[in-house]
Amino acid sequence: GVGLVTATPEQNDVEYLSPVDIGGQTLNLDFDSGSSDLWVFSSQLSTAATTGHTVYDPNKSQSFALIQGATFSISYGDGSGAAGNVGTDTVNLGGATVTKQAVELATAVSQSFVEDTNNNGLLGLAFSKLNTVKPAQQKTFFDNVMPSLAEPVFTADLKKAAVGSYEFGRVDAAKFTGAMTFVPVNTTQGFWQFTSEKFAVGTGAVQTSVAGSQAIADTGTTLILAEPAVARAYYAQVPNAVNDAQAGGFVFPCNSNLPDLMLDIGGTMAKVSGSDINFAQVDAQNCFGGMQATPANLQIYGDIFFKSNFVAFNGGNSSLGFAPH
Ligand SMILES: NCc1ccc(-c2ccco2)nc1
Repeated sequence: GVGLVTATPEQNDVEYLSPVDIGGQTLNLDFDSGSSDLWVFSSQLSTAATTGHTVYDPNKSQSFALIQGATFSISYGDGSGAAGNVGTDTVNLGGATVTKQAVELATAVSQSFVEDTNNNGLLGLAFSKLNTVKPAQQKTFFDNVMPSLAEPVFTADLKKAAVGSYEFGRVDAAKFTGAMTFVPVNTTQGFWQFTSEKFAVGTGAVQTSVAGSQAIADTGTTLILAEPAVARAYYAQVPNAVNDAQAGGFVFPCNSNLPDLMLDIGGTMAKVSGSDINFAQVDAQNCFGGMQATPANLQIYGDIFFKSNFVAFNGGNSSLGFAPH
């Protein structure tokens, strides 16, 4: 259908990359529902920064137009970031097209982006109020394309070590099982944010971590970053799990039989498969948990959550739908 693109995982499902056509040039971008800038590796970057990357060259696009004096500068929770100037061009993903989409051209990127040669930029899908372009803030691709879509939605169908998809304009019932639950989203901070205060470990009792605790649905974050109470209670049920400062969080024997994790999304429990919480090997015996404690007071439900849950982002009524897949 119109607006359907693949989402291909990198090694260890660290991030997912999707092909986007910008002024006739195709770049693989990381669709990020936790931010609101569409920025790309550009021909203005140093050779050192672009080696191994596909770059967007505005001079090779007939439909590019510079926005005089506009700049962007963004930094992410993992300490990475990018900055540069801004223009508009035709952006087409899987047939869903915006003719004058703000495209932010990096003139500087952090080392972690330089080293991630599969990643040629980010396509932000949070709310436009988080966009960093100055002096005039710009709209996200989703905000711009929404009026032309059959339904004002996009969906994320991310899989463990397999190619999934993002789709704009419809919720494909063939992509999930059972009923889809929709919950209202609090857009105040510009995220796809909802209340998530309850959890359960395996078939254990549902308990409250922190009354009123909030979470965001973030396809641009690899792991689930949950309340410390959730992480402590979960790993207490995993023999020989330890919180290892050197590894950067909870680790456990790779052959552990991990319990499922239940998290509430606006009051309805969603399941995260225990097998998805075995994220990556860190040494001969131990593996790193796909759910870790967040240092902040906002939980981040990243790709590990999406591997068990098909998610629909409804920009028409600011709601989030989720269902097992
Ligand atoms: N949560 C936004 C985000 C996404 C990707 C990245 C990243 C860093 C290096 C490669 O990718 N950083 C932050």
